[in-house]
Amino acid sequence: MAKITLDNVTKSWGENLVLKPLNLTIEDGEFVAILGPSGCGKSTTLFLLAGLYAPASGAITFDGHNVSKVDARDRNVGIVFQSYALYPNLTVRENIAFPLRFKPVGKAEAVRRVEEAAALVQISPLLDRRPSQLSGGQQQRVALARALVKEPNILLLDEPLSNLDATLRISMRAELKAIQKRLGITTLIVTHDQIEAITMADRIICMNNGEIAQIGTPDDLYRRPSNLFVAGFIGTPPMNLIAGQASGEELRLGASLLQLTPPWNGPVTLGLRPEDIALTAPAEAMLCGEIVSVEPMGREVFYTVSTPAGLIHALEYGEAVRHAPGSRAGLDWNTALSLLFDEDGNRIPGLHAGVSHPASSRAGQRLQAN
Ligand SMILES: Nc1ncnc2c1ncn2[C@@H]1O[C@H](COP(=O)(O)OP(=O)(O)OP(=O)(O)O)[C@@H](O)[C@H]1O
Repeated sequence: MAKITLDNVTKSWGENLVLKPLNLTIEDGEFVAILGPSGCGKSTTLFLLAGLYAPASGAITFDGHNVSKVDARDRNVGIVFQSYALYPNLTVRENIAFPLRFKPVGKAEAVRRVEEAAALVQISPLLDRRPSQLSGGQQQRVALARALVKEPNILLLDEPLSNLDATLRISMRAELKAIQKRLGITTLIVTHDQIEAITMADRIICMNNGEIAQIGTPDDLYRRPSNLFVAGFIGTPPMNLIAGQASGEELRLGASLLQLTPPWNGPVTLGLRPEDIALTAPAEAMLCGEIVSVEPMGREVFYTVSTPAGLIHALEYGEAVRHAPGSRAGLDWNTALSLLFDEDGNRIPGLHAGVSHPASSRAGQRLQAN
């Protein structure tokens, strides 16, 4: 098992700098997801760790040893590709055993390791089949067993679940996580599926445009996004992001005023998660609007409300549709759950906006609502 560091690692294709200097540390035994939109550099980062690409500059270390120039075969890294890349003419047993050809492993030891890896991913009865005789999920397990048979220090997974159907993906998520914890192997998974990242990983590296937008626990990224990119990228349905102007203790959103604590000045963006917004009676609320769409989604109802500050989405748990399209509703939230971002898009820690009390503050006056 290994601790990984990247120290100012970059990667270019010709003139195109696709990875800006990356700095990060992954602890021994951690399960880390690299999450981000298409083309942001996730696979490139993984392939640099695997040794399939060489960095343009910077250093990659495994347990303190600089491996930047070490050949992929000598890094003791197991990798599972999105395509599985199994050899069609070899049996499952031969596919799993394949990486051992390059290792000084005796025949009896090779047999033991193949059977152990197959048992771990629950494909022991399939060892004599060929890949074409397996389902997608079974092929994925073979690819995982093949990556594990080397007893690698690091496991790299490049969108390993993306070819599976939704039900199988959910069960494989849990299984992969359990295998990772059982082996205690330092693991990186590349995914553009945030549910996958949030459910499996100890920490998430959220990338954007060749840079790290934020590294943190799933809860950090969800509740304390560092910037507008992460705030907008994490969460389905996405966070409401509403442009406003802060002036002392007041936050002006369109034609409405909210109370800001502590005071702040300048352009800001208010971030509110749809599930943190409660729909209330208009008279009691600071922000009001007209409900323009109501979408029952099974366990919750998704409302879109047209307000003076723009369209705002609210998610109410429970099956009951409590508001009709065309009706007016107030929007309320727990002030502590509101987030504010400065004009550079960075979150301002400790700054919140919410409903104030008309009796105690001028900012509490509802300027425009009904
Ligand atoms: N062989 C290559 N030659 C030139 N450019 C490349 C090459 N491989 C990747 N790139 C570019 O590097 C950038 C990062 O690509 P990368 O595959 O790492 O993105 P990604 O985040 O994994 O995307 P996806 O989710 O679509 O797989 C992209 O702009 C891509 O076009």
